[in-house]
Amino acid sequence: MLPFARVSVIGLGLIGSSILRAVREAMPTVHLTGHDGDAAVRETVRALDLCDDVTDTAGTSVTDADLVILCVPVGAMGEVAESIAADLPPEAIVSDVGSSKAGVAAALASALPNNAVVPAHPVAGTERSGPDAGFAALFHHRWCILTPVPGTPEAAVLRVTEFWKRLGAEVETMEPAHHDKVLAITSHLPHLIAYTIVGTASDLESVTQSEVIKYSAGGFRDFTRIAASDPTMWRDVFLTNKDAVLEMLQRFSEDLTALQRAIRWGDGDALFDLFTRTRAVRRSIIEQGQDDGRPDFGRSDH
Ligand SMILES: NC(=O)c1ccc[n+]([C@@H]2O[C@H](COP(=O)([O-])OP(=O)(O)OC[C@H]3O[C@@H](n4cnc5c(N)ncnc54)[C@H](O)[C@@H]3O)[C@@H](O)[C@H]2O)c1
Ligand SMILES: O=C(O)C(=O)C[C@]1(C(=O)O)C=C[C@@H](O)C=C1
Repeated sequence: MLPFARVSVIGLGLIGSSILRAVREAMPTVHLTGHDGDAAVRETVRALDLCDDVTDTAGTSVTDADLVILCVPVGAMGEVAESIAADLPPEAIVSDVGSSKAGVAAALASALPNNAVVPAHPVAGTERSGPDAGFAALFHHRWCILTPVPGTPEAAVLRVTEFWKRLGAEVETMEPAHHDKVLAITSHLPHLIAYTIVGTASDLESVTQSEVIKYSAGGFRDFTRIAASDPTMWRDVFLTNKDAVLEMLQRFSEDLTALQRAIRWGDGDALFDLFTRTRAVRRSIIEQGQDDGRPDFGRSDH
């Protein structure tokens, strides 16, 4: 039996439109409704025929839903939850896809005290945004982390688990604060580093008369892919996961200082040992089948 019959998606960009496409493919009888705050996005989703109904307000999108998924930037989750509260059927389960979880889980629970709330984070994405960027296979063999809060009915967690499994994801459950610590090091800090490197290089560009772009090597090009990620989304992630990101940044700065010292004093053994350890990390990711096989920037058609 299908976990849900009528699904409403609010926020129809990369992730929201990928969910619509994936549901159409995996559960074609599910009735899909969508809403986006941007009229141009609503028009695109209508033209692409990604769902049965695209509504002009968030409230009208949820009136018949048994699952509502909020796919807006994390800073907008609370206000969107408040805007649907009056129209939401009491039996509807509300979920989201936000990249940080503690603040979002608290905001959803407080805005929607009469509904089961099952916050979620599909750990899958790209640097692109908008409904044209979505694709149905985005979640295949990727983790989706659920962060239920105390009081979330187990039956609701099981139904949302089944929903994501049908979209091809592997599902794990975690405390929201623990999720935020783990993702601070595996996702948020790497983005911060990429934004910094590309920002520094672009400041240098005026000094080197465009040589940074002209001679950009593979390593730098890989960073530019990450640094092209959506500014609104990432502003909100850093503002909502402030404590965990600052803690990981402190650790990172200390390790960077140690590396700086090793270079200054010609400590080749320290450099060799670290690079050997990090190569082993990459190899174990590939052995566990977690490498998504994304072609690197230089060889792909980006
Ligand atoms: N991009 C990724 O790699 C990725 C991966 C996993 C999770 N996420 C999370 O998914 C969510 C959406 O990210 P995305 O990459 O799809 O972004 P996106 O920019 O492609 O889409 C977001 C959409 O939300 C709409 N929106 C913004 N505020 C709104 C509001 N108040 N009411 C209605 N619509 C509104 C925008 O118009 C836009 O179409 C974010 O919370 C992000 O943290 C992103
Ligand atoms: O592959 C990418 O482009 C991503 O940045 C995806 C990525 C990640 O860090 O892995 C980014 C944010 C999400 O919340 C989940 C996935």
